[in-house]
Amino acid sequence: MSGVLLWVSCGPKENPISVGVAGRGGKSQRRFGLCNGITFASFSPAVTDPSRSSEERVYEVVLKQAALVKEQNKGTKRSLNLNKPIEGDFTQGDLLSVAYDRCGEVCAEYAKTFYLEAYPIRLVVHYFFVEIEIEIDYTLSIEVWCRRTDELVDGPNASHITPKALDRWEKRLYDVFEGRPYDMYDAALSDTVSKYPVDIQPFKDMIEGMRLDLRKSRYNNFDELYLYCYYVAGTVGLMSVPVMGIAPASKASTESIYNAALALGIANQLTNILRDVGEDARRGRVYLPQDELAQAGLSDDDILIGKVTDKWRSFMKGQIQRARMFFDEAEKGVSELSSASRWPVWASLLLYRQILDAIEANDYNNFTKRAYVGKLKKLLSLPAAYGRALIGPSKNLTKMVTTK
Ligand SMILES: CC(C)=CCC/C(C)=C/CC/C(C)=C/CC/C(C)=C/COP(=O)(O)OP(=O)(O)O
Repeated sequence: MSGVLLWVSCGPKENPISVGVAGRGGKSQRRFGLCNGITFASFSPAVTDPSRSSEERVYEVVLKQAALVKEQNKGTKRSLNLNKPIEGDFTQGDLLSVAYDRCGEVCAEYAKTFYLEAYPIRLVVHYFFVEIEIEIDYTLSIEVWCRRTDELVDGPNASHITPKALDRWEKRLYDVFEGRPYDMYDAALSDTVSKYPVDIQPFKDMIEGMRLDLRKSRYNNFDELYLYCYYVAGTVGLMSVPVMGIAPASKASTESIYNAALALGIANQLTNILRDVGEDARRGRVYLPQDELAQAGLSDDDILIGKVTDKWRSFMKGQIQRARMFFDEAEKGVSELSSASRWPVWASLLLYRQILDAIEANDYNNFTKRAYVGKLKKLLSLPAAYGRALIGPSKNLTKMVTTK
């Protein structure tokens, strides 16, 4: 066996849910055993297995990104060559500083859960705890690219978006990675990806998620849903960590930290899905695993009717438990991040996780009630997040399953 598995799979005893996996060693076979209602999986290498699960396929991206980070740590750096001029009268230094400022403005425009809490905290951290001068926040260029990508299928022009437009967006992405930005925001991203060991794959995969959203409105099982969640949110975790950085004192393997980042993206997206069930159904979309709905005696019609029944409550309990397991997995990696990144990440994790509590507090009515975390709770989470952020990398490696 090449690696004990990370975690995975859960569900209330009466409605166990197989969540899936992430293991080491790429092609692998899974063995499941049930223990107290929680399924644990372990891996063993397989010769060739064409029908690999989504988790196994996604884990290959994790390994690829981790390998790139290790390579860059050895000193192989890319350099930015803005070989296509951008409109305006700027030197390259000015241009980048203006570009990052604009990225900050765009993120402020979108400001909801993540920006609102994370960005001011980052500023506070920079001002009072790390440095007096505000550093450029390089993750902003990534966030803006993700927002723009999402806007293609979710924004005001979404009805005109075709797979061809996404192909053009992908071509542009290659240009950005090769130092040929089309505009300011691209220039900031070109700069970021030239400075940090960010792999293009998660970006391509996010575009793939948008393609999927155009053609698919139902998910047969959790394996399909997991892949979607990776595409649209897990990718963000993989894009961010190379920029946020890992604490120099961390003894955890790079792979395990990227895995935790992936888990946070998945947890956030699952939470989003559970919060927006009614809203999505009214747009003709059901992002819940159809086989699990059927097992619970539920169908799309029940969701459209939108009546909270005991069947629905029990089904939702299982879904919430699974999302929490992904948050648990993510938590193991936060302390391994660089000190300046830990607070915002803890803050967003604790805040987003509370949306699950809010769904419970709404008696699982996610058809007509939007679960949200009130301002006071949000405020109280900040010192809690700060307290956790003070704890740096664990000396005890048993907490992280994989080792360097
Ligand atoms: C845990 C470790 C090691 C690192 C952290 C790595 C990161 C930053 C992971 C987070 C990934 C992330 C932010 C994914 C996006 C998920 C998501 C569902 C975003 C939805 O954003 P909005 O649409 O603005 O949400 P609201 O509608 O709730 O405001």
